[in-house]
Amino acid sequence: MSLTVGVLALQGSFAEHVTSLSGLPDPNLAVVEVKTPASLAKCDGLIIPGGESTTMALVARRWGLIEPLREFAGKGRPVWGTCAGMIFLANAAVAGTKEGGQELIGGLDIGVSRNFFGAQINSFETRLPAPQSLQSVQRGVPRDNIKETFRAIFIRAPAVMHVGKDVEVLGEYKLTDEERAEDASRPEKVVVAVRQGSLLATAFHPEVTDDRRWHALFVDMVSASAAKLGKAVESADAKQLAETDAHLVAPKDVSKPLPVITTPQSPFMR
Ligand SMILES: NC(=O)CC[C@H](N)C(=O)O
Repeated sequence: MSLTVGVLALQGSFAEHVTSLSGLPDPNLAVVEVKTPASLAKCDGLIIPGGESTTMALVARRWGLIEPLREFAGKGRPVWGTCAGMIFLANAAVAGTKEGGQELIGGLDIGVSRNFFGAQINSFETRLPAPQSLQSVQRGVPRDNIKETFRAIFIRAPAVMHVGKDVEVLGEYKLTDEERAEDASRPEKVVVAVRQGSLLATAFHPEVTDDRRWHALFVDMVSASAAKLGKAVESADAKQLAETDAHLVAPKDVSKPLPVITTPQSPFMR
């Protein structure tokens, strides 16, 4: 069965996800950039990339995508949020929220601390134990030679501070003594990857590594849900519509300019 996986292409590291998905050895997978409700409706699953969650929410509101995104996830179509995408999917941002709050899609029963791991300069890389579901992923995906762990790259990353009872924890990060010494109230460990039914979220960025297992795991979730819910549309139709999307520019609304971003520039803040 052909599948269409969309990548929300409003802001952030969407191009890297498109490249990762396109690298999966699956001839029946169509990958599309999503900027409008019309092209979202053609997708069987969606990735919300990393970037800056408050900006992403503002742009999504401007494109009329907030409600369609909630409906899409609410129907049980799989959604995977990485980093800012994880924040966007959370039911609550419990720390580090913008003054006046920020709009979330919600649905995932977690509370996140938005910038738990600090600023851009505190970005880091580590290896974490691979959950069983990642180790058993098939699809002949490229990965590095260590199966039991995976490369986890944290860029201005959030952490999950609370998980609801239906949330499966897929990854945890144990804080170093040094990290804990900075602030005595810091926990020994935090959750950095979760799954709740058709929703997947990771605080790190698999799309900037060449290990494709997280993408393969997500495509497996999309495949299972399309078998249950039916396919959204023929992949060729979705691809055609998304090609139109890819060339759209954000609607102008001079009365509400986008905020100036004051955090340091990075490839994830285009
Ligand atoms: N790399 C990222 O996606 C960073 C997310 C950022 N902490 C936010 O609030 O959106």
